[in-house]
Amino acid sequence: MSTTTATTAPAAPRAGVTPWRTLWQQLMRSAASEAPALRRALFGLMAAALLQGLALACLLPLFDALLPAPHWGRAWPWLVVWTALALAVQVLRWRALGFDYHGHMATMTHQLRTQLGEQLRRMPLLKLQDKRAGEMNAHLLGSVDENLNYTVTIFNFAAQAVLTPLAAALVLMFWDWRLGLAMLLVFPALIPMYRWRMPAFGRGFRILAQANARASGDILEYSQGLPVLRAARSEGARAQRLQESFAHLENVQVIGQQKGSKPNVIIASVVEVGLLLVMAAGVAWVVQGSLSVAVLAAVFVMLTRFAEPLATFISFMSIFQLIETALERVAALLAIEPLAQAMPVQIPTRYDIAFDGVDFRYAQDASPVLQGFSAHMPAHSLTALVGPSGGGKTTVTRLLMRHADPQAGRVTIGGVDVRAIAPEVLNSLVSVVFQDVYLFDDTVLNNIRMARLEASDDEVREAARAAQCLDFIERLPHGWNTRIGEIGGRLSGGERQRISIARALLKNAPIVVLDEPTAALDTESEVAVQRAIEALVQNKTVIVIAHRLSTIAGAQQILVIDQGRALEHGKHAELITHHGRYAALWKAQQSVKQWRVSSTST
Ligand SMILES: Nc1ncnc2c1ncn2[C@@H]1O[C@H](COP(=O)(O)OP(=O)(O)OP(=O)(O)O)[C@@H](O)[C@H]1O
Repeated sequence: MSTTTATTAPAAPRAGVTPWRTLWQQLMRSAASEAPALRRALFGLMAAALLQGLALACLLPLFDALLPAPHWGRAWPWLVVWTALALAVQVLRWRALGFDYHGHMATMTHQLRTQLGEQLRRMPLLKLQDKRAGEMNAHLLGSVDENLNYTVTIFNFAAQAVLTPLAAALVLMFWDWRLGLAMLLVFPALIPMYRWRMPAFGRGFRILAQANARASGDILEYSQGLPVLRAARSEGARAQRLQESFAHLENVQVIGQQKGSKPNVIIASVVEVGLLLVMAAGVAWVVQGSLSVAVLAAVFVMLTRFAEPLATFISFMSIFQLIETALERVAALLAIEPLAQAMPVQIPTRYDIAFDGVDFRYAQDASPVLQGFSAHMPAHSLTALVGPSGGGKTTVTRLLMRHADPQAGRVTIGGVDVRAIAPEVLNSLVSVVFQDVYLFDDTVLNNIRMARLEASDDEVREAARAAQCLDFIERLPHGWNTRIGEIGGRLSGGERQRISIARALLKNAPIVVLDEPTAALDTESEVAVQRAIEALVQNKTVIVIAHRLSTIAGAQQILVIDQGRALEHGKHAELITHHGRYAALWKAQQSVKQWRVSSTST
């Protein structure tokens, strides 16, 4: 089987600016059931920021009442209004930030993780196989936990940096339109400047996110593949690749920081200079006599008060971008549609399989893998798929299991198009035994039981016995309750294979796909696995992918697949006398002495 090792090239970073509306929608979609609470929290923070601006604007009448001669009667009502507004600000902010400390954020990220996990279950397997495990991990945990968690905090900074001065400046317009207008020009200038820098920021962050995901994938692949690398004595070379991946990450970070901090300093300086100009103009107008000292003093205090949130916001602007990138990645993952369910939903009652004029290509612009492929695999019989590597054998089984849909033609089980079979029913109809067996870090018992969760212990044991697993399971330190993680790589290839067959036996699906399960085993293991397979395939519709023709010489039907077409089909003896492709393959294998004398009838 050609396992899918292709790592998709990272999507080209998008240069455009994501509109606020889209971001808001993405955020609300990510928040799912917490969306109303999040909306309330964010609106609460906006209202708090605006009220804070109004509270600061109270300084204008207050200073007016105190300067040049203090007038208590005019001052105290504004003191009261200021206090009331300040209290309202605190209440609103506490309530809004409660989104975090009341656990809504934790619920939101938990739900999002669950939703993404569910999406992994629903998305076409082919799309999932295109992503490396480490990259997926970086997407899931990185995007959700490391980035989205700070949404409310960062939003709070942003609201205080932009909305508070905006509200104060609007009030100031009534006192002195020149100063008010100048302030209105300086603070909201932050937004266009930020949006202007966004494409570069965004590019940097997307490249950084991709570099992180790539490094994450490389680390996982390196650690998991270490035994193979050591055996091939190429761990050094691979480590070199890992180093290159780290170096790339460092490079991207350095460039990102340069590209990110420089504009940050520029934006901060522009705003600071703008504020100084406002102050200078105010002083000039006071000297000229067109502005009162009281208004200027109030504006001075206000500007000083605005400076801190502004600085905080500018230094956190990059986190804002991280959140945007995370939202985009989550949205992209959630946007992958599951394969459409054809109606009406049907359940097959027979288990013969037919491929009818199937055309398939993995991507729109890729060359076709199957072209007009037609074949019939009778029920309760064994069909072997043989042919040169890359001919399309694995693809045929993938289409049967509906990892993807063909572009033309149809695949049927018992005459029912697989597109009309509900996914969980289709899963229950087909068992697969791969060459590489995946065992989970759970007990041996549970690793077998996962094929049918409701199976009793006795049923699991019976499946294990039929799959020739009893001898080695009973030798394990805690027998059936030994955790796979505990024994690490102590199970041999044949033993792992037999666990996988025990799973398939327990599942007892009417169709069994065997993808070269014995190809990598030594003769002794192969005999045991072969016996287990014999128990598994009784009365089933079986498809075997085989390279060593001697292992399938006894098949009821042999299908030769080359360049996406079924070239020949028949029994071994018929195909040999036919002197076609199969006969040539057989001869070639014999001549290089790669055949096994003891051909077993699977
Ligand atoms: N996920 C994938 N994305 C793109 N192309 C793929 C993918 N999987 C397989 N292919 C391509 O499709 C063609 C058929 O592959 P397939 O794995 O079906 O052949 P095969 O006959 O099973 O080969 P082998 O005997 O080596 O396992 C090959 O050219 C392969 O490169």
